[in-house]
Amino acid sequence: MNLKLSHISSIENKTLQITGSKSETNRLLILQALYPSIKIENVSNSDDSELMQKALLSNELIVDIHHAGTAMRFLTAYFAVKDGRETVLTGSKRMQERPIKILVDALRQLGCKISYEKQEGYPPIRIQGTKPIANQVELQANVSSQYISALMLIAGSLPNGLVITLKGKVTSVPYINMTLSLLKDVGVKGTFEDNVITIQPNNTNLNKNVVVESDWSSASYFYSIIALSDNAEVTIGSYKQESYQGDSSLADIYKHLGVKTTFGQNSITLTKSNVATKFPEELNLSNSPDIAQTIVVTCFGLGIGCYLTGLHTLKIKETDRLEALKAEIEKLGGQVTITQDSLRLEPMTLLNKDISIATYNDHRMAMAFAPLALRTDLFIEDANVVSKSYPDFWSDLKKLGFKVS
Ligand SMILES: O=C(O)C1=C[C@@H](OP(=O)(O)O)[C@@H](O)[C@H](O)C1
Ligand SMILES: C=C(OP(=O)(O)O)C(=O)O
Repeated sequence: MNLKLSHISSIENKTLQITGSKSETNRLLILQALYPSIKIENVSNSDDSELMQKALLSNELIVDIHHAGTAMRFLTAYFAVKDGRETVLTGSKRMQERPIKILVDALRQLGCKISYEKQEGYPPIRIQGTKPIANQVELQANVSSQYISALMLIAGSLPNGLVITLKGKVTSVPYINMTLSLLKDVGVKGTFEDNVITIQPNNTNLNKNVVVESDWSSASYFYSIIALSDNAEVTIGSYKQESYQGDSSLADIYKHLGVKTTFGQNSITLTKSNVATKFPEELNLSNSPDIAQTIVVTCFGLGIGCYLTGLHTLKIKETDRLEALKAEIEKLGGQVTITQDSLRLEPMTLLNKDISIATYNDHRMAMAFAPLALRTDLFIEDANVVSKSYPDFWSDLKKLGFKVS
């Protein structure tokens, strides 16, 4: 489905409800499978969370998690310790290019039995569920935090818990802290100090009710819309100031792009403010990689330059997001330079009209470019990709007065 996008009316006093965080949901679904009395509210309606639920209920040999990175990584650890179950875990063509060796090697250190079906180091993998024999593991922490969260999530259910030693510079740290916080919320104790994570065993039936906060990465597109509007206000639920999600740094980052965030009881109100302060000369996003695309496109729409660093994980996400950003912004008339872990956007005020944005099977390419419709009419190719994290995205844009056809 290709969409034509334009904007027709002003955005004043609008309200939206965004679905639960897919990161929090996918962690809690694993924990609920291990401790069945856990109850979850405000579950994400993303494809990635639906695929996770389906996979956890499946008795089939082959489990296909399509594009869902967290499902791939978390289920690898989950099935590896499910004694007696054999699983072939696979995913989309792109998932088969996203590395999993660091996690497989770590699980092998614990005595887990995993082999590769096609290419060494990549899905699909064949897992013979077993009882792990060790309770200590070491792994490289600079490629994806999801490998670490995967180990943490199963750790409490192991007879002796788990000590995880992280090597190298740790990336996407807030996601590790999110896992630790959710473990604590359901009753599994743990610490993360000096690159060592210790998770205590807990084999009692944990009976907790956890409410998922709405998804901050999804909220990023509304930050961009407000920044690119002349005068606008939108209230979005359900959010809190003390978030587990690193992407809540949006509230600070977008102050520099003219967006004021007001925290309500259970919501955020985003208002256009005309007191934008100077955008930082360098912004390191290694703690919140998923909002990089949104920020680059907002800066481009505002005609300001930016230099984003800490982007090394973007190359192994749904697509190579650095190459994809460069290609699409250059079609619109911008100028972008990328390295392995950074992106520089030159300031530029003119936007080419009626450009068709390719989305590369990446939900965030579609959603990050959509706000530019406030500046110029544009087309979004394969617009259904948004369902990976935010199936209601296009209907929510319509509520804000966008014309989506
Ligand atoms: O643990 C998680 O829920 C996630 C961790 C991040 O991945 P990396 O740790 O691979 O950067 C993030 O990009 C992804 O969307 C979700
Ligand atoms: C990178 C993402 O997801 P995952 O790694 O879970 O596929 C994302 O949602 O931006």
